[in-house]
Amino acid sequence: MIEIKNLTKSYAGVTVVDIPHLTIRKGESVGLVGNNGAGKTTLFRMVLDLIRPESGEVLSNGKNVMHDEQWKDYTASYLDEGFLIDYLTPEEYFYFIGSLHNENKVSVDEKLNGLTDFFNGEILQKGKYIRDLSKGNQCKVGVAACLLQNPQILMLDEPFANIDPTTQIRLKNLLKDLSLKNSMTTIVSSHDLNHITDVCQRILLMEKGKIIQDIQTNSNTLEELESYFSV
Ligand SMILES: Nc1ncnc2c1ncn2[C@@H]1O[C@H](COP(=O)(O)OP(=O)(O)OP(=O)(O)O)[C@@H](O)[C@H]1O
Repeated sequence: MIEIKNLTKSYAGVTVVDIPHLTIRKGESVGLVGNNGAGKTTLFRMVLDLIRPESGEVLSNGKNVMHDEQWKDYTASYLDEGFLIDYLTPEEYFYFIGSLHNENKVSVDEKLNGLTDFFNGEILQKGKYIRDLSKGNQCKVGVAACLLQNPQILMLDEPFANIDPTTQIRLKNLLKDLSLKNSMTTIVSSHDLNHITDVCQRILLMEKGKIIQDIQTNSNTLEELESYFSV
């Protein structure tokens, strides 16, 4: 579904992403782990054509994301608050996102009903603008907006970072469900090794821009990652 070939990105002469080849198949749930500055967000940004690589390409369903727009119809992502529209309320934002995907208010409301637990009573009908929500609640809005789009590919950058433990568990269950029932391809980065190994079938370990391990998650993966990061 996603294929990366000879992808490199540098800043001030320093290579921050260098991936000779990577394939992510349809329905895979992939976790991206690595210390600060490993290149996870930069990789996300190149897959989403938000920044351009020095060399190489990202193919989504065989088409280069730089030259073809089709991937935007089936890819949803939330990397940071920059993806939101600050002066809207969450409801206004959800209806706007819905309208971009030909979903009317009734259909958006139905989908939002399914996210009641995830919102934990903090998002809807609060009369607050997105800019006034806490970082964690902004993250919930961003993730929910992704889910409204019924994407085939979902990309989330550190979604567990600012949300409370209850919501972390609910998000994990949501992601597992989507991967199982909808065969959604998910790519999620996280510093939380417990969560990422719980949710993802495959873990890519990044260090200094390179994928140094590509692991099919098994009962030893958490321990292996903990031992890698504990040195
Ligand atoms: N616009 C930029 N200008 C200069 N350097 C940048 C820029 N964007 C990223 N970098 C550098 O690229 C490297 C990779 O950064 P990136 O944000 O991709 O890492 P990350 O793995 O997502 O880190 P974190 O876990 O801290 O979020 C870092 O050294 C960072 O400083």
